[in-house]
Amino acid sequence: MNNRYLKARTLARSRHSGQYYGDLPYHVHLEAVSRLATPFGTDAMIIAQLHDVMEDTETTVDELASDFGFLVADAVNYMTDGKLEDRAKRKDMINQRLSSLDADEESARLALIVKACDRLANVRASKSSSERHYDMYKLEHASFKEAVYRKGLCEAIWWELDNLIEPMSEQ
Ligand SMILES: Nc1nc2c(ncn2[C@@H]2O[C@H](COP(=O)(O)OP(=O)(O)O)[C@@H](OP(=O)(O)OP(=O)(O)O)[C@H]2O)c(=O)[nH]1
Repeated sequence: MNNRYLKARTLARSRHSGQYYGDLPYHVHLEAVSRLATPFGTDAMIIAQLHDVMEDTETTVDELASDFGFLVADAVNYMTDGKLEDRAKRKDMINQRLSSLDADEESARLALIVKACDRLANVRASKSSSERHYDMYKLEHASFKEAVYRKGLCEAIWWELDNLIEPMSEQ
């Protein structure tokens, strides 16, 4: 495996240690996002491992820039929620930022891809084990898609996401 990727995974595991995704260690979620990001290349996988490290730990954008370069640091920064308590307000804020990103900029393109991978990992997990989260993602889907979807960026991820959120009605 690529050295930069291993370094990102090691850093993410150490910074998120003691944090949980439900009953599971947090890195289980990071691995799930990183697996979904694999077809998009090593930088996408690195960003997947680090996508919550600024939001949920003391890690700073400067530290990421010095360890992994500006491409990775900027992408993780774009994906990082603000500190607002209220989820709806927090999501409004980040959706505004994500909708303003120009996918011709490489760090923005990768942030939009990994954000979709993150949501798919969350929806997959919630569909089988957390009705509360699944209902929340269903409610958020239209605004999330409006902010994050860009034609041709990662259609297979969006195809599965749309199908999990809006299952075809029984024939
Ligand atoms: N145990 C469990 N945990 C889940 C599941 N789906 C999502 N999560 C995690 O729970 C977070 C949402 O936690 P909540 O307490 O419901 O809402 P909050 O955002 O107000 O904290 C998700 O963050 P997020 O803001 O939606 O995404 P992210 O961008 O932070 O990853 C994700 O990390 C699931 O099926 N099972």
